[in-house]
Amino acid sequence: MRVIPDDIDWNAYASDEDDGRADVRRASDWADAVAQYFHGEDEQVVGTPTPWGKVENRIMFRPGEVTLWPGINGHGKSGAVGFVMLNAMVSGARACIASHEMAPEATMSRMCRQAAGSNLPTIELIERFHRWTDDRLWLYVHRGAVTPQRMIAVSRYCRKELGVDHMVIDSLMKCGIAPDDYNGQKTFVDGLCVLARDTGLHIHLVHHLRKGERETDVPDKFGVKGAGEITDLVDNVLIVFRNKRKETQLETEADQKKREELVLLPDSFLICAKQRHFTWEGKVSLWFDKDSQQLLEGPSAGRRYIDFASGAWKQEWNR
Ligand SMILES: Nc1ncnc2c1ncn2[C@@H]1O[C@H](COP(=O)(O)OP(=O)(O)OP(=O)(O)O)[C@@H](O)[C@H]1O
Repeated sequence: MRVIPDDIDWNAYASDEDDGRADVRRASDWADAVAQYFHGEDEQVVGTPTPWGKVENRIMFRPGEVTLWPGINGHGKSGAVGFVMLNAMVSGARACIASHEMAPEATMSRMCRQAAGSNLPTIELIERFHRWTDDRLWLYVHRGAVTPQRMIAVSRYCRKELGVDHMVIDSLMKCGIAPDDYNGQKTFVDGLCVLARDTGLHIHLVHHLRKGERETDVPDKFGVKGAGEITDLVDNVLIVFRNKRKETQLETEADQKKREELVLLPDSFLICAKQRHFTWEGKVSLWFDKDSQQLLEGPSAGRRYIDFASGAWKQEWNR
């Protein structure tokens, strides 16, 4: 893992110095892309997959897009995005995480647990994990208030200078825009979409979701806080929803048979509420493994760990 130095001349990256001439091109330049659009089914598969095989290519993190990750406080947004980033690195991508809500050591500790598949990685494993993340993962650690312009500049720098494929901004409300400044939110998200589209970077934007009347009410994209345009502008919306009803029922249920049934219910759902360039929308059921902080694709899927020698996930029982 590398930390991005904060003494870079960010003004140089705040706006694109290009005068726009390069953006005016002959319409025929798109002939190949149009042929792909009509005849190239495989083209849909482009992008980084999720960590869950059962999702197949129904959700992919395609270059040039922005994914919004809304969720109620404490529902596991940061943990889910961190796990998705680990998997992206396993798939050969580079990532940068700008977390304004968590200390860098907390971010890395959770990712280390997820990578090790255990609640207490050994010192040796911690070292190997951090070495493995070199040239794969960067953290943007900024002390004090960050501005929307700075976040755009950092994202552009990451793409241009470090070849980063996935930029995580955690979260929108920590980017120096007031909760009621809808115009500011719209301008910022629009800026992120333009940057992603122009550079091929995929931006993951973590955001908050209004709690319904009850925390157990399944949310939808209309609960996204702030400007309505945020959802309109981004390409994908993936809501992270924790099954609090299951947790409460497990706390009070004494009947052993019923408890066994309850355990089989999902702990979390990833609700795909929008995909601009792919038709699938729906709910992915996930099971939370507390020790490893991994979200698993089935109640008996078993944890995995990253084998740093091969850089691939391995199933725990092979260990
Ligand atoms: N089913 C579950 N899914 C995800 N996290 C869970 C689950 N059950 C318990 N947790 C715990 O919930 C905590 C919150 O996780 P996380 O920080 O990812 O949430 P968040 O939505 O990003 O929170 P915040 O809104 O406060 O930033 C973690 O400590 C995690 O271990």
